[in-house]
Amino acid sequence: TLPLSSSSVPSSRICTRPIPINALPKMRSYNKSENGGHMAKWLNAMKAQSPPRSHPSSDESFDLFDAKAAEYAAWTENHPPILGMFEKLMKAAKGKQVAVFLDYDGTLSPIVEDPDKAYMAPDMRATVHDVATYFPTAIISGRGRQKVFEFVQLPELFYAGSHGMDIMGPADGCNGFKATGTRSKDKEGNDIVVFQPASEYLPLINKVCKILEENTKDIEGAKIEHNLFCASVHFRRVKEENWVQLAERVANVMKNYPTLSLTHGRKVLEIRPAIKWDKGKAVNFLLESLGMANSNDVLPVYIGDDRTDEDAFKMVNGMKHGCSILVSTAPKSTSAAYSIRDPSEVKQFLHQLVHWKKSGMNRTHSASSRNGQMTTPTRILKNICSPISL
Ligand SMILES: O=P(O)(O)OC[C@H]1O[C@H](O[C@H]2O[C@H](CO)[C@@H](O)[C@H](O)[C@H]2O)[C@H](O)[C@@H](O)[C@@H]1O
Repeated sequence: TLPLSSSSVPSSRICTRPIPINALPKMRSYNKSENGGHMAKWLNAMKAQSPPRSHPSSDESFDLFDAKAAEYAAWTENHPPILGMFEKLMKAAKGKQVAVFLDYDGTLSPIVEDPDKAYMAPDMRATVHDVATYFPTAIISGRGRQKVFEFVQLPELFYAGSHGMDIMGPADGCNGFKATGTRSKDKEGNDIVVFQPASEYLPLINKVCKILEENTKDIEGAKIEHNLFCASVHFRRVKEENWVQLAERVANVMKNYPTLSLTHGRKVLEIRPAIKWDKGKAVNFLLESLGMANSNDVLPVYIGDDRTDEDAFKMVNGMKHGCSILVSTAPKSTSAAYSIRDPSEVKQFLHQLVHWKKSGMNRTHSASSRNGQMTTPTRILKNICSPISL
């Protein structure tokens, strides 16, 4: 990771008032006896991933607010806010090719109740478009790739849907990095290349989605989302008293499918092929495909908010230069080196990145650039599996 220190935590974020012990956030904790070891672990972890927002309206809740702020400030000692460290980051990035990897939900769009309505704001879209004008840029999401594309609507990006199991790049490249290989066409008729390491799992995921829908249809608020090579079971709109019931139904189905595995995210259980492939591997694959994996002159930036982003944080941390950033307003256990609070701060960070590149401050004598954009040889995005139709 970058040689950055944590000395620049903004003092405005540091709370000095004492914390009343009983003001610390309380969340219902599920225990082993009520629902078995695994399930208790999932449910507690899902809750911790998406803690309730605080709305201070009385003295007590102001204390709670302060307690949370203090906890957060202490946490940022180990995961400094990247916005306060931008200059140091840019110093480290000078003369290097920055590649930008972005998660979607909770990073580029705020978390909302209905997953089908997690729209991207137009100004965020414009910002990501600017980023892709200056840096190779990819969106890495747990969602189906086509769904993410419908939200983002920027054909110039690389997309990795289904937790990285469905990678797509524009055939004519992104920011001078050309992606060639076996081609396909997206719904708009654009030429693309696709890499799908879990394509053989599609019939199984189709089947499991149908069974889950059938088995959970009586649980109010439960939603099964088909994410092509993965599936999500949403808990967000299910009453908490029904969480155990929903988790049990999922566990009952899953025990018949040992080739699938289960992970948890923000009020969601995610079902995916039990193969050694994750968002970290997808980032590595993209960097390799673009000829950027082993270079000392590459600096990947990865921003994400969820458990599945941890694999990508680790991957980026393992590179010579790398910048892993967790989006969170609450302290979380993470491998990310840095923190950022929410999508609006993500937008601010991306703006700063674009401004830095546009202003030419990134240049060293050896970096070749034309109109602020790196000129690079054509790179090859290897295509191993045959694409399925989009
Ligand atoms: O990798 P990501 O792009 O972060 O995808 C992870 C999951 O994101 C979506 O669910 C989350 O966002 C929803 C909309 O804000 C929210 O309602 C839900 O509670 C969150 O878990 C997506 O719907 C899932 O399929 C993804 O697995």
